[in-house]
Amino acid sequence: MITIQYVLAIFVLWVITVFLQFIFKRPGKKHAGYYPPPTPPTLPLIGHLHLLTPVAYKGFHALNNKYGPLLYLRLATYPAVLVSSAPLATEIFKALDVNFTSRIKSPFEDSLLFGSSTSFFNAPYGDYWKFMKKICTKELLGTSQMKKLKNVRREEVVRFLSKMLEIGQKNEAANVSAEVLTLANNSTCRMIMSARCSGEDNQAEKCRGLVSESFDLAANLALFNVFGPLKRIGTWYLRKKIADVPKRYDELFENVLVEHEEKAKREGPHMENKDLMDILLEVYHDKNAEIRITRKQMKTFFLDLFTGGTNTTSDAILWILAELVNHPAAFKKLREEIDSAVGTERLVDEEDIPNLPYFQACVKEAMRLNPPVPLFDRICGENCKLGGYDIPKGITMIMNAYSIMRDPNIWENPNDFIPERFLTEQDNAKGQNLQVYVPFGGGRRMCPGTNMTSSLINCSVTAMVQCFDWNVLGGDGPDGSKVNMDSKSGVVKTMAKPFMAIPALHRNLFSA
Ligand code: HEM
Repeated sequence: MITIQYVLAIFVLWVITVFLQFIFKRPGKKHAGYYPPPTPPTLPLIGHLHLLTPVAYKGFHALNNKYGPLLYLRLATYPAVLVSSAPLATEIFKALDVNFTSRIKSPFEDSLLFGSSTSFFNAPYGDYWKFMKKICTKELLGTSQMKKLKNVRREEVVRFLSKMLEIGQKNEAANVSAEVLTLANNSTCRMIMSARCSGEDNQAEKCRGLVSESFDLAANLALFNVFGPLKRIGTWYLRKKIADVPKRYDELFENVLVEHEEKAKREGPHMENKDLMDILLEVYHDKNAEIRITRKQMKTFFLDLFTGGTNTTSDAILWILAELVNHPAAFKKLREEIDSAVGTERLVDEEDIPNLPYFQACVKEAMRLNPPVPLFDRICGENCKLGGYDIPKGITMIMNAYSIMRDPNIWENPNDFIPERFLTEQDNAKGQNLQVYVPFGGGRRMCPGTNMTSSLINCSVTAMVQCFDWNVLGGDGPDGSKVNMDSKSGVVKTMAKPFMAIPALHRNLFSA
């Protein structure tokens, strides 16, 4: 008993000491004429934490509306710069990109599977990142590889449509959110490693569960990180998960890698229907590769692809469909465009997309209003000036894509769904040569998954519009027929409530 009290007393003393050190720490000397960005009023210890809201990007958006587009914030012990306007985003992605090429360090220690030395997402700007980015854009996620995987996507979309038909015929409500997530998960798993949520082993479902656990673990560790000294307590508190999740992930992926290696041996160098894992394994075994990647790096890279690609794509599809359902005139116009360009006998093919400008405009507009990743981060690599203010080396920069794409100086009626704005050439931003459309980020660290996402969005959303009317249940509006557009709390833009609807068959273009 005495020992416990003693340990507790030592612990409390330690916490107090660290906080006192923090309060009385003198800020580093800045040179004369140092001109930092404006900052909202702070509170002792917590800094600006009290200004954050559960839906993080909305809280930041409100701060920017009140105090300006470039702000210095202190989130407890964590200093950051918040960027929220299109001209500032343009300055960063064009003139200053070289200064903002790395992200914040992974909250996982290097010794863990997801540590910052093995992750591609968090990799510092250097040889490994450059090598993998080249492989991503040229081979793994490039247009030609995505074209080869077209049938995989089509099969998964048809599976989704058939399920909707079955539910609709019973006049039951489909949980569209859950079904779209399964569609995105199955398609991603099949494209990456030829696995789907079926069969005895159900690797895709295991993978989805592990990815989501890893994501939660990373988010919890990141939260403890903000409180500086509390990071160690967080690591201790989460120690079981920290040991367990990476181990299970490692085992699952080792099995899948071994299966792929055995298949490569059996089928030889002319193997057909390669998935992304087959391609990366060739790089891994290539003795002459520019960089020899490790097995650990390869596994973490797949985790990056799953975390980066599954929920984001399913959120994007859901927000696009929701905007269309909530704007029946746009839905009707889109269906008419498809009928006239493609006919009424077959599903839209991915090759038809260039002939569907209104569809492309609807997708862009829905993603502008509902970016699935509204916030992303970079680290400032060198002291520099942004918007005329001094930005110190090492500070975290948070970009709010949600605010940037609702900048009222760029977009007329920024909060309204108006796909037509993307059909006109009088886009004021184009005249100013501004980078204003950033759902996938920008500059060197821009998302490499745009081809993969767009190809699934294209074949799924067009099919949903061609084949069904979506009768929303329990939604907003006097008769509950509008999809509720609220977002869950957190840092990503996910629907707060599941999108429930009875799918009423309009035209069956998918079953014989
Ligand atoms: C709607 C779908 C998606 C959205 C909205 C999205 C959004 C983003 C954003 C905002 C970033 C940060 C960019 C920056 O810092 O400038 C990012 C990075 C990344 N995304 Fe995506 N993404 C999507 C789909 C995907 C897919 C399908 C994959 C791969 C399968 C993927 C893999 C990645 C990776 C690996 C990075 C890190 C890139 C780097 O640091 O160089 N994403 N994504």
